[in-house]
Amino acid sequence: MIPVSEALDKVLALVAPLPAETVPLRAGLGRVLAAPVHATLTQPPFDASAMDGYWLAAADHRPGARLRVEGEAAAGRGYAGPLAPRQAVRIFTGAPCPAPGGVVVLQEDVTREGDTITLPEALSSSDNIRPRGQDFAEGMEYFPRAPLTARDLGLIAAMNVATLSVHRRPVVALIATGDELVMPGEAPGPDQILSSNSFVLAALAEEAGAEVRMLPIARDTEDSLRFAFSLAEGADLVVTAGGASVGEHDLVGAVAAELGLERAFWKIAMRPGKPLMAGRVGATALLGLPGNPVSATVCALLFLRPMLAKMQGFDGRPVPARAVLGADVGPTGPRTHYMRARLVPGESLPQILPVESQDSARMRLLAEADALLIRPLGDGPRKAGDVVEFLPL
Ligand SMILES: Nc1nc2c(c(=O)[nH]1)N[C@H]1C(S)=C(S)[C@@H](COP(=O)(O)OP(=O)(O)OC[C@H]3O[C@@H](n4cnc5c(N)ncnc54)[C@H](O)[C@@H]3O)O[C@H]1N2
Ligand code: MOO
Repeated sequence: MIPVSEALDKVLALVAPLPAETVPLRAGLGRVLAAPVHATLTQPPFDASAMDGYWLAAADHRPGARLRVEGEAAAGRGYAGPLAPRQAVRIFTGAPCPAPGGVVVLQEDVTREGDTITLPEALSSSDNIRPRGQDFAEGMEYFPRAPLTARDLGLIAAMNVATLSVHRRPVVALIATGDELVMPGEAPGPDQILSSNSFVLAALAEEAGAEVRMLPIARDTEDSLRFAFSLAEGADLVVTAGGASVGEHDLVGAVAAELGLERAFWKIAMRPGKPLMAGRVGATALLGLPGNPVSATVCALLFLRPMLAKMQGFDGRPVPARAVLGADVGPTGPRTHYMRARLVPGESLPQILPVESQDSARMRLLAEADALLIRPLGDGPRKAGDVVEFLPL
């Protein structure tokens, strides 16, 4: 059994960032840039009014001044006519200012009679103008090392960049194994259960940017597993679930070995998830998850997600947060224990409470949890009030 941190280093060493492809901006959500984008214009491209009102030269900005309204500047249609002293321009939010060195006075602060406006006695100190280049200048580089968010896409659009160079999505072939498994919607026999792993793992991988090939359930025979592996051909990463342990029906390791598996490790000092296996078959990485649904899910969060992140060019290693224990907990054994837990708001840190049972088959408790409380291996008992680390779910 190797420690979790060493296992993480080893699974990350099995994968590398995937090559770049070009996608339209509209397809960029959640993708990861493979190269920086550069602004092709300055934003705003001109001094722009930030308010609806009247533009006037700074020299005319005097309490009670009376000015003649000479023309109009709207967003998308500036005022290009001549301007003399004591002349103002009706201006709207987003419109280019008619000349440098002016001020915009809010329409609600002036009195207008015909084409004449009178400024208030108390003038605002703000010029209500967004200067050219206030947000960014032409050539500005932007290169977030994380999946693009809606806000990123808004900024990149404002930079007038219409296509993106992003890392190709990892293709994940997902193989659930077990004679006992049927798919949701089928009628399970008396000895059968549903393949929940297929769904939680596919969803987790897709959330993390992968394209998932959900392969047919492999039965507990070498032939069935060989067939499933043959369907995984061409994937960047094969993820199996189940059949990883030591029973006679746990065949994943044997069949993968026959296909040329270079094993990086098997079994880690982690609870749940002890029988995790990882390696490489040719150019394809293999992650062999335990069958217990909670174990498979926790291993996917801790190992599959960071692997998919690295394949897309960013660091997705889980970052623990801190909380205060809401109840006493006992000592841990020889494995780091990721306890399903609930968070409740606390004073400075949230309070964390392990759920009633840590059985690795109880999906309901995992679904209802909102954190994994990290109990380091060999840790002694802890008291309510101790500060501990957790991974948010
Ligand atoms: N003698 C030992 N027995 C076990 C050990 C051990 O060290 N010595 N380890 C235990 C631990 S810890 C785990 S975790 C499990 C892992 O077993 P496998 O990876 O071989 O998984 P299976 O035996 O195939 O299944 C375990 C459990 O999970 C259910 N399962 C499997 N696949 C799915 C799926 N797709 N969806 C929902 N549920 C699934 C399966 O029916 C079993 O109940 O081994 C322990 N045993
Ligand atoms: O490691 Mo198993 O995952 O304890 O149930």
